[in-house]
Amino acid sequence: MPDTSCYAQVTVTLPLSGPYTYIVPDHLRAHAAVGSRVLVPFGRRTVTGYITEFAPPKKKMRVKAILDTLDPCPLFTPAMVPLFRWIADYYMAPMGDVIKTALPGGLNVVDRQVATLTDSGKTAAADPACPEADKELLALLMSAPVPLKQLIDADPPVPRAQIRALEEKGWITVTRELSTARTRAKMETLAEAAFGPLPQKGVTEKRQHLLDFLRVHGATARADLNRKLPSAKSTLGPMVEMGLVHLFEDRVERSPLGEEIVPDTPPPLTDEQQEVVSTVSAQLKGGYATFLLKGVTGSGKTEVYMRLVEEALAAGKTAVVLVPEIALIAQTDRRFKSRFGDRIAVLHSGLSDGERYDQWVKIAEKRVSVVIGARSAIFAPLTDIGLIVVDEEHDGSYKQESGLRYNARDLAAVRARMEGAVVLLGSATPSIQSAWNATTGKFKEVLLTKRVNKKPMPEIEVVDLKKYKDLPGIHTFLTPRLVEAMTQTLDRNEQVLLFLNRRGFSGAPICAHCGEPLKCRHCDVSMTFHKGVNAFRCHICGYFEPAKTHCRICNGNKIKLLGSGTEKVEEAVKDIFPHKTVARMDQDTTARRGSLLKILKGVREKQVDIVVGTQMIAKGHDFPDITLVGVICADTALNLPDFRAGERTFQLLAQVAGRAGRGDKPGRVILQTYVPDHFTIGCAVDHDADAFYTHETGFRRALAYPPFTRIILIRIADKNSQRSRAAAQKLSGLLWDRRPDTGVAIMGPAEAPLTRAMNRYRWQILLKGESPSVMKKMAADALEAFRREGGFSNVSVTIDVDPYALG
Ligand SMILES: Nc1ncnc2c1ncn2[C@@H]1O[C@H](COP(=O)(O)OP(=O)(O)OP(=O)(O)O)[C@@H](O)[C@H]1O
Ligand SMILES: [Zn+2]
Repeated sequence: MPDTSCYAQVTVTLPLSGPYTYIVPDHLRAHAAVGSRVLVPFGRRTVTGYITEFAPPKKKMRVKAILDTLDPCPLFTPAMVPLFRWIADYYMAPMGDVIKTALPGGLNVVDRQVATLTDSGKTAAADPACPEADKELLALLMSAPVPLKQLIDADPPVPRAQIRALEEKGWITVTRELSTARTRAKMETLAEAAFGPLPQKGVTEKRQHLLDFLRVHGATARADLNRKLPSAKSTLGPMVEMGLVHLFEDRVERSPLGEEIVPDTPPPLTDEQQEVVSTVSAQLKGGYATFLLKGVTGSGKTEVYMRLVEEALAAGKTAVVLVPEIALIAQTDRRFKSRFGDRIAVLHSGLSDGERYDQWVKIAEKRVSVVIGARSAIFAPLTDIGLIVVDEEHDGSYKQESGLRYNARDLAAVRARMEGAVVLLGSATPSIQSAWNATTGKFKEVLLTKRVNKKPMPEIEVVDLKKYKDLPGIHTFLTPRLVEAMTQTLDRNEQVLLFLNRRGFSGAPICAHCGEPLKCRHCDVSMTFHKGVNAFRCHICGYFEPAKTHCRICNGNKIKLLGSGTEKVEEAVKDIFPHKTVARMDQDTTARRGSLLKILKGVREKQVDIVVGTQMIAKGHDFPDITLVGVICADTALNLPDFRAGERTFQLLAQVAGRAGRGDKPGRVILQTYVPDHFTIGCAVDHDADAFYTHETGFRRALAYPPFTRIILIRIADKNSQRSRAAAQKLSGLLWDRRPDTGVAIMGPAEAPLTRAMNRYRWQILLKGESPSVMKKMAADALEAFRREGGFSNVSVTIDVDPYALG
C-alpha cells in the first residue's frame, strides 16, 4: 500500500479552486499536519498554503514538493476543515479565502514582482534622447527596486506595456521575491543562571546581583534584563564566559496591553441565574443544542457565562466567548481573567499582528482553554469545544461587512453542531431572528427577568425635540429638561452618560449661500466636520478636506455646521458644566492604542463625571455609579431604508437605557426624540421587548422579510455609472431567465441607498425566497453566464448571503 502521508492536499490563499497536491519531503514530515501553514511553489511563484488533508493525487501526475513549514504548530484543527468547507459552500467563497479570513491577519507570504534598474537603464536615463515618459519611470527606480504592483496602482498608473518595453530593451529587469511581511513566532536570546557552585574569584557584587536576579526570575529575555537590571549590560558578557550564565534562543510571546488583574470570588447565584446554569450545564454532556438567554439589562448574564465556562472546563472541555465590540472585550476580558487567570487567550482587532499570532499559537498548542474575542474568535483553533457563548447576540458587528461576509453568531451554531458543543446566545434584546427560532423550538429559551440588584428597570422620560427646535444654539439638543436632570445627578456626585450615535462635530454641513450640502468628492454622502482635527471627513472613504473649503456648487466660502455629533455634545456639556470632567468615547478618541482602556478606567474609577459616546458605550458596560442616561436623539437610525431599522433602533435604545441604575442607586433615562409617538420608541420606553417582537414579526410576515424568508443581496459596482447600471440590468435579466418554478422573488435592480461610494456607482438586486440553496444556485448560474457575457469584466459583483445591512 502506498504511503498516503507523503502527499498533502494544499489550499493556497489565492482566489482559485484547488486544493493542489504536493509531496511532503522527508525532512518536513514531522512538522506537516492538517492545519500547517506551508510555502509551496505555484506556477512560477512561491505562495502560502494550508494543508487540509493527506491524500495522493486523483490522477497520475507530476507533483512538486512543499518548500517549508512556517509555524511551530498547525494553525487550525482537523475538525475545522469541514467547517471551512461548509462556509465556502454557504457563502459562495473560495476555500482559500475562507481560510485566509479565518486565520489571524498578516500570515500571507506571497511573492511579488519587483522592477530593478540595470546599468544600461542608468545610462539610458542620462541620455537626452530618452523619451520623457521612460525617463520618469527610470527615475522612479533610481534609488531602489520598486514592486510592480506599486507602479501599476500609481496615480497615474504606469502602463504594463511600458514596463514590458523597458524590460525588452534591457533597461530594467523584473524578478520575483518573497514579500517581507510575514508574521512568525518571535525568537529572542534568553539568559539563564547555570547550575553549580560559585567560584570565589571574580564575582563582584554586580555580578552576584545578576545571578540572584536570574535565580529569582528564571530565564529572562536579554532586552528585559537590560531594562530591569541596567548593570547587566556590562556583567552579562563576562558571566557567560565564566560559564555562570548561559544564553539560548527561544520563542517569546508578544502579549497585549492589559491591566493589573485582581482575582475575584464568585458571588452566590440568584435563583434565576442558578436555574439557567443548571439547565444549560445539563446539556453540556448531551451534545449540540442552542440556548437563547433572554435576560434584562443588569440581570447578571456575564456571571452565568462564567459559571458555564467553569462547568465546561471541569468537564475537560474548552470554551469560546464572543463579544461584539472591542470596547466590551476589555471589560469581559477583565472579568474573565479575574476568574480564570491565565487560562485565557484574547483575539480582537486591537492587537498587533504579532500579538494576535502569539495568542493564536497559544490556543493551537493547547496552552489555554478559554478564548474571548470579537467575531473572528469563532475560528479559534481549540479542540474539544464544549461551550460557545455569544454575548449581545443581536449585535450587527457579528456580521463581517467586507470580503467574506459571514455571520459569527450563525457560524457558532454551525461549528457547535459539527463539534458537539452547546451554544448560548445571550441578549436583553434578542434579534428577531433568534427570538423566532426560540418560538419555533429550534432554540431553547432560558430567562433572567430581574436585575441582580432587585431594582426596577430605570424610568424613561420622553422629551419631544420638536418643542425645542427654535431654542438658541445648544439647547436644541441639550434641552432644559436634560440639563436639569444632569445638574441634579452631578450634584449627588453620581455619573451621567450621554448617548448620540454620530461622531464628529457636525454631520450636516451646508453652504450658507446656496444651501447645498457639502458632500464627499468620491461618495454620495455628506462630509462630517471634525473639530479636533479642524477638517471635514468622509466616513465612507476617509476623504479629507481642510476646514477652509468652498461650496462645490456656488464656490461660497461660508459653511454652516448643522447636525450634531459627539464632539459638539462634548463641547456644549463642557460649556454648561465647566467644573465637571467630561470624557468622549467614540471611534475618534479610541483609535490610539491604550486610549480605550484609559477612558473606561476613568469612568470606572469616577475620575469622569460625564461620558459622551456613540454605540461603543451604549451596550454591555457595567458602571454602577451611572444613574442618568441621556439619549440626545433617539431616532437617528429609525428612517433608514432598511427593514431592520426599527429592530436596530429598539435594541440600541433598550441597551443604552440599561446602562442606568446598575448599582445600588436607582437610574433614570431622558430620551429625546422627534417622534415620541412612534411604536418603536414606545416599546423602548415601556421596556417591552415582547410587544416589540410581536409587532415586528407581524410586519415581517406581511412583507415576507426574514425570519419568514431568506435573502441574498447581490451588489454591483463600477466606476462608470452607465456600465454599472447596464451590468445590473444584464445580471437581473439572467436571473429572471432562471427564475421560473423556483418561487424566488427578484427585487431590483435598484440603485443602492448609498448610490456612490469611493467613486463607484452602486446597484443592487435582492433575492427573496424560502431556500438559500435554490437562490444560491440561481445566483451562481446567472453570475457564470454574466462573466461569460464579456464587456463587464471589471464590474465588481459581490454576493451577500443573509445580509445584515441593506445599504
Ligand atoms: N449573583 C450575583 N450576586 C451579586 N452580584 C452579581 C451577581 N450576578 C451578577 N452580579 C453583578 O451584577 C452586575 C450586572 O451583571 P452583568 O453585567 O453580568 O449584567 P448583564 O446581564 O450582562 O447586563 P447587560 O445586558 O446590561 O450587559 C455586575 O456588576 C455583576 O458583577
Ligand atoms: Zn467619501
